[in-house]
Amino acid sequence: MEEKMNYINLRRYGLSDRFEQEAACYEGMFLARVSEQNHCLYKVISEQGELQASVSGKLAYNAGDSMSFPAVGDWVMIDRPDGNAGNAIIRHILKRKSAFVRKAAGTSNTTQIVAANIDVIFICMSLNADFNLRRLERYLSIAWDSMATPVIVLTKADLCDDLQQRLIEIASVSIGTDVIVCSCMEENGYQSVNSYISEGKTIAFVGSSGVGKSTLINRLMGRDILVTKEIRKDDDRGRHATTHRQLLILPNGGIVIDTPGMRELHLYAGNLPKAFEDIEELATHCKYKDCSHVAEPGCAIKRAIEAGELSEKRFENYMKLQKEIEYEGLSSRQLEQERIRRMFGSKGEMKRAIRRAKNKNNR
Ligand SMILES: Nc1nc2c(ncn2[C@@H]2O[C@H](COP(=O)(O)OP(=O)(O)OP(=O)(O)O)[C@@H](O)[C@H]2O)c(=O)[nH]1
Ligand SMILES: [Zn+2]
Repeated sequence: MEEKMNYINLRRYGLSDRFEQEAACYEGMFLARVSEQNHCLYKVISEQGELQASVSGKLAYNAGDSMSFPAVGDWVMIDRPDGNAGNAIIRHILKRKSAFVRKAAGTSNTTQIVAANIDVIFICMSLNADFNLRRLERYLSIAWDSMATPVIVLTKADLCDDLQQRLIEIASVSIGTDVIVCSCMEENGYQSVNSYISEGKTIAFVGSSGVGKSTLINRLMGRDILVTKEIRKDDDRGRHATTHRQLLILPNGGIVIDTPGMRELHLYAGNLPKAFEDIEELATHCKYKDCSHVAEPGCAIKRAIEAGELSEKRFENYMKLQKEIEYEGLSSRQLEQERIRRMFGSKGEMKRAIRRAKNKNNR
């Protein structure tokens, strides 16, 4: 069979100067982006097209934990298979600019990367049944921890008759995050989402089941590529037999990562200081540095709650999430340092980041 060379421009898959420069350090290897993962079998997109791939023995051997394995969205250095036989071999993972982490299945306290190098994360919440500020706080803390930029997407606007009230409620928990409203019932109901997506930007959607993520992605794609709820109900399997792609290119040039792991994203190591900036700020005004905000005199948080400036529910959720994170051991120093190690290129940057974290802990 004649070999067809379809040269793929990796910029379309989100390649930026930063990754290209890092890739140049690995002579003789090829750059590729992970587009699919099924246990230890991967698919990667290289300039030569999509290839099956597996990790090298050395990478697996040196991997201290599952964070050291590639995930969908990762940029990796590969050796290509000889001729048409065999898999490509993934030898290195390039430094991630963002990563979603979760506790691995089972009882062990290990973590795993769900997806990497996402620029914008759309946190989807419906304006009817799914509306829940505490859940939104949870997702925001995960998003801030990942280093991707969160945008709140309120879906099913057509089913809400008190949008203004909802927006006021959202504003109280979404400091520093844009909020957009959409509906699949309107012709241009997703225009607002599109304006956050541009060529080469990698995006993902998280949110509870049924809030309309698939509907949204189908609209952005301009065709029904994902199976939505009512189609599933019909059990019309034949029509949608194609397997679900974990990495999609949108007509406007954006790249969607939609892995099972992202769909199941709940609570991993969240970034509470960022998601609850207002509370952390208040706490600096407590009389005692180690105030537990329970019964101490001069507690600025208690004062704010009494004055109606801070919602008691929000504060309770903050305390609850903090406990969960401590309990799961996910915000342990070990994980934090691992995260820093992966996120920051140079040693100097890493040292500065660790110093900042230390100062914060000693405050
Ligand atoms: N009224 C209304 N219904 C919507 C809207 N968007 C989605 N739906 C409906 O909500 C249901 C669930 O939508 P999906 O897109 O399958 O939800 P999902 O978030 O992808 O769900 P999972 O695949 O389980 O994660 C479907 O019946 C959609 O038709 C909307 O803007 N308005
Ligand atoms: Zn206090």
